[in-house]
Amino acid sequence: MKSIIGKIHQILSQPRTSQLSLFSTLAVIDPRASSTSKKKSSKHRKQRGGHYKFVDRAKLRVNGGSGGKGCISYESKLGSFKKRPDGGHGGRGGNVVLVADKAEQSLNLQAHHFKAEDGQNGSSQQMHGRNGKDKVIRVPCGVIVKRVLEYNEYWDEENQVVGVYGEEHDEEYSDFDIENEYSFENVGVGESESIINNQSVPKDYDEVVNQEVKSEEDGMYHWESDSQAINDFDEDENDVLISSTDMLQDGEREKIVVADLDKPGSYIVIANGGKGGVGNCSLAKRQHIPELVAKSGERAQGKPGDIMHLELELKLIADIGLVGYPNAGKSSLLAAMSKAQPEIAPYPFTTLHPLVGMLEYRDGFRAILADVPGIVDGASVGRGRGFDFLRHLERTKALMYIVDAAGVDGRDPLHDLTTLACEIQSYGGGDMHQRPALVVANKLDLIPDLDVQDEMLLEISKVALDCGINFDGEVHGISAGVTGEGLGSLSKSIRSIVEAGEDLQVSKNEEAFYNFKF
Ligand SMILES: Nc1nc2c(ncn2[C@@H]2O[C@H](COP(=O)(O)OP(=O)(O)OP(=O)(O)O)[C@@H](O)[C@H]2O)c(=O)[nH]1
Ligand SMILES: [Mg+2]
Repeated sequence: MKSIIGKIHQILSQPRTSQLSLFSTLAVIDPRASSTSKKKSSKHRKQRGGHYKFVDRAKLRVNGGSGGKGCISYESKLGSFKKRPDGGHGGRGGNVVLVADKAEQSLNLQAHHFKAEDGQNGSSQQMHGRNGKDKVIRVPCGVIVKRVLEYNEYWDEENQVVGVYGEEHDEEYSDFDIENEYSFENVGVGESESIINNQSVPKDYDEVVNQEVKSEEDGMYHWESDSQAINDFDEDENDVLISSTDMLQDGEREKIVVADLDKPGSYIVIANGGKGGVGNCSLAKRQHIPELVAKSGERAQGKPGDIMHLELELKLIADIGLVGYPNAGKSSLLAAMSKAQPEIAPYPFTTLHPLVGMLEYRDGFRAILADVPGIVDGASVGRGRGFDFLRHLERTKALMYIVDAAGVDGRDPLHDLTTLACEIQSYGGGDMHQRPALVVANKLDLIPDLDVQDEMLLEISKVALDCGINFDGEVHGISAGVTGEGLGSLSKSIRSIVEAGEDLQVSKNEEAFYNFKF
């Protein structure tokens, strides 16, 4: 497990963050949230009813299943002078697996403790116990998985492994040759390598990848925030393996990013099941070696599965993130271009939770827009819940800066654009300010004079270039909420920018694939 964690860490470029102290919630409107399976459709029937709980962070504890006991037994053939050992091995405990499922939209998981099935005990006549079933936890795409280290654990930066203070890694079973066909190959580095690399997906999880996603009737769902959805750890009294002193207190423990489940079907075996105990049938030809016979009782014990605390953080994945001051018309634009129906009102901060809407083109091409609540001065240092909102722009391929060109309520579009660009630049979410962008001037219907309109667009373009916004120099003048002017040309630009982003992504992935080696 240690080496697995290390290798996962090596290939993930996500920065380590420790800003997960509060649980925030958000709402999403996402027409992708449908599935054809019977199981899902009943869930979605309920969702059509309206408001749904949506959570973008969760804490959980995962526990791999324990290995079954190996059996110590001897043949009882009548007349046999020397009884041969025939105890079967215990089955391996199931693993806990996190899978990104595009039909899932929220992190309000059903539980906060997940345990895989234990392996069955071995029995006489060389009957090996059955392996425990894996526990599969389905999460939305875009979930970052962080492991919260226990007090006695540390992150070994050099070797990229999680170590335990005062504990040497002992080579279990190394002095114990297991005969027969039994092996522990289901647990270990081999399988996890393929998981980390996302190059091969076991059959069990294929259904997630192949799930067909169709647009729902009205093209959207709406969840409501739910602060109750997060519970503390260790509420389950049966969990004896974690003592109360192990209760997680935010900010006190180190967290390491172990996976970024950003694509449908990507998964990680987060907690391995314990190895099954060794039955004494493995001594069949070696029962004359007293040390091995003496050890067989000890070896027959199944090993406990991995236990760990995790924090999951969902970051929206959209093609284009809308960046604008409150009241600029972001939600009006989303409503005009997609089937989403966000709230629109003439007061600031109408939108308090990020929303996602899909633009569908005639040939089936789709682009996903994320309407993030209004950004204000100081958002990049957390003002006005700035971190919460900006975080959802991190995963977008491109940004769309949108300003109120008419300056309703005394706003100045040039000042607004400058501030927005500065906030995006100052935010520590990677290369956001270098991302391809579109610049949009809304509410042109309030500027009847065409010359004044042109002049304003020119000014905005100059300011945008001065601010280092990565766009082609063209400012899209639109009227999202009234006449719909300019939306046709804007949708074409959205498509080209998304397509260009996809090409870039493909070439990056290929590069990563070829460079990747363990
Ligand atoms: N005249 C005119 N008004 C518009 C236009 N677009 C939006 N509005 C109005 O501007 C106000 C704010 O629109 P919203 O779409 O709610 O703005 P927002 O950027 O989502 O605002 P927040 O959610 O508060 O961040 C509403 O009263 C809209 O009707 C437009 O093209 N022309
Ligand atoms: Mg809004």
